[in-house]
Amino acid sequence: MNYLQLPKIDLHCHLDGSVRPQTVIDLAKIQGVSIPSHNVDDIKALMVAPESCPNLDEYLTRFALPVSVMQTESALERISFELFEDAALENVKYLEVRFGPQLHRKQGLNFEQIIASVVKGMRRAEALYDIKGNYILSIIKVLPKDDINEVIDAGAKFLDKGVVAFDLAASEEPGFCHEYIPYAKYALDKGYRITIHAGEQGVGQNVYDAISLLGAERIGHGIHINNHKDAYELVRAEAVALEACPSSNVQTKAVESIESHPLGEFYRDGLLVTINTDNRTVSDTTMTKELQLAVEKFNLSEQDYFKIYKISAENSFASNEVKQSLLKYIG
Ligand SMILES: O=c1[nH]cnc2c1ncn2[C@H]1C[C@H](O)[C@@H](CO)O1
Ligand SMILES: [Zn+2]
Repeated sequence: MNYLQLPKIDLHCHLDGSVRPQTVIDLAKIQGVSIPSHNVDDIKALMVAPESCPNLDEYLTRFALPVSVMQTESALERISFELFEDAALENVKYLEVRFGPQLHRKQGLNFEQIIASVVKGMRRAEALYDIKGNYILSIIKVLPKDDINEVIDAGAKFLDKGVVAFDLAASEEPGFCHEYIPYAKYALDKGYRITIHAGEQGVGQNVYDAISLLGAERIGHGIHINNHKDAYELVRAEAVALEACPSSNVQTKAVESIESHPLGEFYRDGLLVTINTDNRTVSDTTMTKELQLAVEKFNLSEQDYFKIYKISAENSFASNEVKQSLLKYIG
C-alpha cells in the first residue's frame, strides 16, 4: 500500500498540538515572546511528548509553548493555514480541526476574532490545495465555565461556514459529563454537532454519559468501552463513530502498547472506527504514519482501509456535497 498516496480523512486533530516548530520560533520573534531556544530541534523536543509520558496530564503540558504564540489573529490564521497545507501535502482530503478558543485570549482577542482567524487560514489553504475542512470548538474542562456560552454564541455565527461542532477536551475525570449538560444542550439547540473526548484516560461510563447525557454523535478515543458493556452496546446501537488516535493513545498510556489497542477488534466487531492524528506535533505524527501503523499492527487490507475511509467520510460533519466528493476518491 502506498500510504502517502492513499486519500485520507482526519476527524480528530488539535490545532495547538499540530503547530510547526519553526513557526513557533518565527512567531515568537515577530511577537517578542520569550521562548527557551531559537533552535528548531530544541523547540521540537519541547513540543513532542515522549513515548514514556506517564499519563494524559503530562502529555497536555506540551501545549503551553505553542499556545504562547497563538494569541494574535495573524498567528492563528498562519497556523491554521499551515496545518491544512501539511495535511493536504500528504493527501488528507478532509480535515476537522479542533481547538479551544478560551486559550487564545491572552492578548485581548475576542472569541469571534479568534474563530474568524482560524477559519480564514483554513479557507486560504482550501483555495490552494485539494483539501476541505471544518472547525470543532473544544471547551477546556479545566478552565472556568463562565464563558462557555459566549464561545458557543461566537461560534454559532460560523456554523456551516467553517464551524460544525462542539467538544470537551483536557483531563478526563469520571462523571465529568454531568456538569456539562446545560452547555451541550445550548450548543445542540444552536445547531452544533457534538463530539466529546471520553473513554481516553477515563472510564467507559464517560462514553455512555457523553452519548446519553450530552448527545454525542462521535467520541474522541472511546477506548475504554472495551471494559464497559453498556457503553459498548450504546456505541453500537446509536451508531456512534469512534475517533481513534493510535500513537497518541500509546503516549498518554490510554493503552499499554499499540498491540493492546482495541481499534482492530472494534473494527472487526462492526463498530464505526476512524483513524486520526490527534496532535501532529505533540505526537510527532502524520495521517500517513497513523494509517501505516494501523494497517500493520491491526492487519488491515486495502479493502479494510477503504471501509474505514468510508466510515470517516460518512461520519464527518461535512455537508452532503463534500461527503459525496470524498467518497469519489475511493471510487
Ligand atoms: O488527547 C487529548 N485528550 C484530551 N485533551 C486533549 C488531547 N489532545 C489535546 N487536548 C487538549 C489540549 C489542547 O490545548 C486542547 C485544545 O486543542 O485540547
Ligand atoms: Zn484529542
